[in-house]
Amino acid sequence: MGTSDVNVNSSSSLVKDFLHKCGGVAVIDGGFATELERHGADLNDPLWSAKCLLTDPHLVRAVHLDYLEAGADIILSSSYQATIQGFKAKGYSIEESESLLKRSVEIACEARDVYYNRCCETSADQSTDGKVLKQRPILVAASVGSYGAYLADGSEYSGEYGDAVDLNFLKDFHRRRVQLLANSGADLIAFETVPNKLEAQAFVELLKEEDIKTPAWLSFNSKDGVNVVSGDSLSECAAIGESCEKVLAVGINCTPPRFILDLILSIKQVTTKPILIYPNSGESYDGIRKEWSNTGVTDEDFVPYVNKWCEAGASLVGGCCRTTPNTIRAIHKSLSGKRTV
Ligand code: MET
Ligand SMILES: [Zn+2]
Repeated sequence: MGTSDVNVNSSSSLVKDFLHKCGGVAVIDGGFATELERHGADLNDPLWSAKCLLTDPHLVRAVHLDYLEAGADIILSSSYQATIQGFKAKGYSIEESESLLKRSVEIACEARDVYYNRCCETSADQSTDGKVLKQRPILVAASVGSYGAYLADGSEYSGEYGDAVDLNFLKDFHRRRVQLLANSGADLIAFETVPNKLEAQAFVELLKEEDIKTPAWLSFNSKDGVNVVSGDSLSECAAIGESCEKVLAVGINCTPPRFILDLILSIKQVTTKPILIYPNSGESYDGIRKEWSNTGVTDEDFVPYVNKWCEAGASLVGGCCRTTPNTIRAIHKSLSGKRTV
């Protein structure tokens, strides 16, 4: 063990310890960008949710707070599609871009502070309008979306980046952002909607190369319930997470609920780390038209399956695009009997 491993070891049990304090299962927040949109934000922009960092940081904080009050134990920052390259394309300087990235985590931390104050101000016998106002451990995760998310052309749902994009390209693309977010005050880094094996490899190599002290999770998306969206093997992708001591949990997000059970069973074959799942509502996203089709069958009401997913091995559960604080409230409620605290 080198000296650089000391801090990692002290944070290597962060998620397991947290789960223990949460009574075995933790609730992740729900769709963030789509919730901003439900509040009227226009995110038809290459920056998507990160546009709100510029135009409406109060709404960003309010949505975080809504998720905490709905019972989320982990909230993800608004940095999913925030990149230095993306801000630069809008005319922001490197310094401005870097401070916007950090700001996304600060806003999430501010929401947590406001939440804790509200918990203190509310006595047990006060009516809380169905809000969960309970002093409890809460983690802030810095969201890192894929290169495809930055491209804003829907390729985070195909994982097809073309031959010119290799491992070094992806590492260099993400390097500075990951360094910054790791030092932003976040408790962990959430690599999410990872569409292929190459990018998973890039993330774990970056964690090592840059000696990142903040632990991470690695979350893939699937559109067939078998492989990740690029067609790469989910087992191989999850095994990449398993091989890295800085990755504390592995799982699936932004994937239709009907695929989740099989995906959990497949991940379980290759990891002993906690498994996280936060499905979308089951609607499909048209990356070119930049809209969700709410036609056809949706799985919006997936909450009844949450306990089954936990029985199958998931221990961190939430929602992704088009799920709302109501979804998270229902997940919180359905898990309350299951938790041991
Ligand atoms: C396309 S998946 C988006 C994930 C991000 N955490 C969000 O909810 O906005
Ligand atoms: Zn999503």
